Amino acid sequence: MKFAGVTVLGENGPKNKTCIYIRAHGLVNHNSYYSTITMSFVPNLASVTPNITVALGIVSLATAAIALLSYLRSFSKKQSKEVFPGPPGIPILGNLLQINPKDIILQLEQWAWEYGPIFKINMMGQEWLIVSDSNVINQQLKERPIRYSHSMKLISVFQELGMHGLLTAEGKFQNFLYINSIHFEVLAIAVRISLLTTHPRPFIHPITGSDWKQSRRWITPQFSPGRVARSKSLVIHHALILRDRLNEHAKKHQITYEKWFPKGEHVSSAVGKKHADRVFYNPKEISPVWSEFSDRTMAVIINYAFAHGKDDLVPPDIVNGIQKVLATINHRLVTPVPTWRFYSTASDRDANKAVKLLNKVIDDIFESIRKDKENGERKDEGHMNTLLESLLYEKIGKGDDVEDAELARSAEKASRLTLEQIKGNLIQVIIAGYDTTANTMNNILYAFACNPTVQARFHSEVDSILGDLAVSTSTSDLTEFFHQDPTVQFPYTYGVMRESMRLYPVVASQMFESNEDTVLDGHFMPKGTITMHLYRPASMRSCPTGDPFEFKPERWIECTDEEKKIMAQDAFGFVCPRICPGRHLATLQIMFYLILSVSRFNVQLMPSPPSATPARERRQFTSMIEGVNVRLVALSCRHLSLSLSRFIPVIPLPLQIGDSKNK
Ligand code: HEM
Repeated sequence: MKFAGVTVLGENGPKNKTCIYIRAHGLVNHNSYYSTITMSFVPNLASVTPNITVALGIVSLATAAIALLSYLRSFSKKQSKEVFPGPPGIPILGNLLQINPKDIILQLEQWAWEYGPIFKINMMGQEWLIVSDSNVINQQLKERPIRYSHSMKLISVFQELGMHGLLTAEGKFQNFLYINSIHFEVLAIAVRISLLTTHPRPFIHPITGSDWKQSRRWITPQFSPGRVARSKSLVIHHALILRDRLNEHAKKHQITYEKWFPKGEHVSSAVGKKHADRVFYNPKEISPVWSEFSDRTMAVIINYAFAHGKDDLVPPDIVNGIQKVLATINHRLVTPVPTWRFYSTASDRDANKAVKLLNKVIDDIFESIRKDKENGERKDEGHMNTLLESLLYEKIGKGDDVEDAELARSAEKASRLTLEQIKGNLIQVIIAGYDTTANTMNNILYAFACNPTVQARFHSEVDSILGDLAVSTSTSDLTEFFHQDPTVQFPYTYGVMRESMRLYPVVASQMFESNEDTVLDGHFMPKGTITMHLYRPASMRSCPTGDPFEFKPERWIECTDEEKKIMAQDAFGFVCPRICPGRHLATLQIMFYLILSVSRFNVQLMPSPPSATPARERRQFTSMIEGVNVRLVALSCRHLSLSLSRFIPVIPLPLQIGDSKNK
């Protein structure tokens, strides 16, 4: 790589070159200065290293000069940020060493209670504003994607894996944002070091535009309540498989429990020991259940997205592949140095392969749908169109409910998505919808284990409404029964779901950058300011129903409509243009998994000694309570028919993707 020169170009760089925009604020008069380093690339890297060193030196000096200038001019504007309190840090590194990336949310929440709804932290010279004030959060979220956009890290991690869709769309796709080069990193570090000022981001963020709007207009109608309701039998089918799997875990948990705490005659007496051992606890022997939830949610979403009716074209290892992609995203989001740009590890290569495979599968299914259409092949009555089919061919809103029609009007205004855009969106929908739903289920199990009275009330609601159907294994009988919205039919169970999302939100925080100078809570915020939202303390501060720290599902039944609106606003992304489009599908899955699967078990915590690692919330792409060691006890005696149901196998539909037994 060779630097052709260093030029100051302003906002628009030459089209045929890769550009990095560097921006320094003129904080007094709102002016900004942009310098652009224009680089041309040649293949032989070894022969040009001296040029790079010289260029880096020049760049560092130039940026240091710009930084110094803007720093001197920024004094009066800095005053606005000074008004916010924050934890004291150390010179240069600020608060960096006080934060463990995996525990960042818990640490920031502690500070939020201590320093108030808006406080600041210093991350190596960058000031971040941490916000847990619902009004301010609402204001910022509503002003997206024009005034605020997702953090560059989130966007670049997805783009580098070749996945671009609704979640990361902010404007027209910016090629210059991503430069996969070791020299870029060295350059970034050099610039960062020379910019040891208060400037938040030396590298420019995307320009907002129509990219997100177009995807949003097409994707949102595909997840309207009317369309999601058509996937009822798909979700019920997987809820029954989940019940079966949890039953296997319950058996294992019983064996482990009996091994750890044997009755009298099983005690072993080691030679030379005065007393026989009576407890054989070993934390490695616990059989965790999270993967069962992730398998089911993955299966449902893949089917919903593209696989339903075309499962012969989906290789079994696709689930494994997607899980690897998600693990890679998680890893990259919390890794401060992007090592994958220097060399690829085996997991980096696996993730790339998995994205390629996903693209190929979608291509194959697209081809098959196209042929079906050409041959005029008719679908069975009641066939559920996948997201792929609908995005390619369907006229949205026909025969559906009012909300569908509303959304259809909006989609009609936008031009159809290209196949490339569809593929990006399908992959992102899977990534966005899979562990969010699975982690929520995991957190509910933890809440049940910690709150036996809540669990008892949940069991009683399910039993009293479902009766003998509670143990039915018939997808069609159950689909027929659930003709109503289950959140209305089972209000306490719905309260359990909402309460767990309020106390243990899986999207507990988000980070944004401002795209323009703005005013936040009466204080001037220059373009490029980083803001981090903390949703849990925000919702707790504004909780209108009392006892905000307690797990009380009944608050969702006893509250007024207005109170419910306030309490529900944060879980799926507030009432903002980017509110989660998959919320109805997520809710349907969680409700059916609880009613048809989890209700068949008593959830307890496995006994453990005081030295055991306590369950703790951890954040990667999404948050989850880790180390939840539950013991499932099958409730086999509540209904006469239950004993029968244990001998009736779940009759599998042809949709077995994600079935861990088939992996
Ligand atoms: C319990 C489950 C879920 C939770 C808690 C959740 C939460 C959220 C939140 C808070 C956002 C807003 C992010 C933002 O403000 O930028 C979001 C966005 C999104 N969610 Fe979900 N989600 C869940 C399930 C799903 C499912 C099942 C799907 C799809 C099948 C999905 C697809 C998406 C997509 C595509 C976006 C991006 C929307 C946009 O940027 O316009 N989510 N989700």
